[in-house]
Amino acid sequence: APRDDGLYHALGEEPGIVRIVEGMLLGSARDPRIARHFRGIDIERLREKLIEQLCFESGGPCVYTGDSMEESHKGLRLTPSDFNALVEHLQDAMEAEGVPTPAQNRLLARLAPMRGQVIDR
Ligand code: HEM
Repeated sequence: APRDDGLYHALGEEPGIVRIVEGMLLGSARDPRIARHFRGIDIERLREKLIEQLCFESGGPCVYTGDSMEESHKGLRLTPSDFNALVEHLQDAMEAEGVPTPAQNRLLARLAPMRGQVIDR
């Protein structure tokens, strides 16, 4: 499990993470560059799995129960630009929650290793 360095707390714990995930999903669904990916999917499941994942990766008391990153992005043919667009929405959502920049960067650094598992699948 990721170490507990206070990142979960800096994100606002469970309530903060819920709002960050919802902000990221809303921003993505409104973004003409990537909105198509989010139509016709089980958005409630995605919301729930993302909350679990961010909670776990930030050192919080959660277990991620979703599919692997390779499995869940198979067939989506995501590009580096798609990836960057999603990251922008995550950053905007953290900014809106008042998450300090160093904490924002720590979360992004923990997700960065997944880039190769979601792109070009
Ligand atoms: C580090 C980057 C990313 C992370 C951590 C991530 C995380 C996740 C998680 C946890 C799930 C749910 C897995 C499950 O249902 O069990 C998922 C599914 C999904 N992701 Fe990502 N994702 C990333 C990048 C992206 C990007 C760049 C896009 C599109 C622009 C995207 C679009 C989707 C879609 C559409 C689904 C739902 C697929 C389906 O239900 O058929 N993801 N992602």
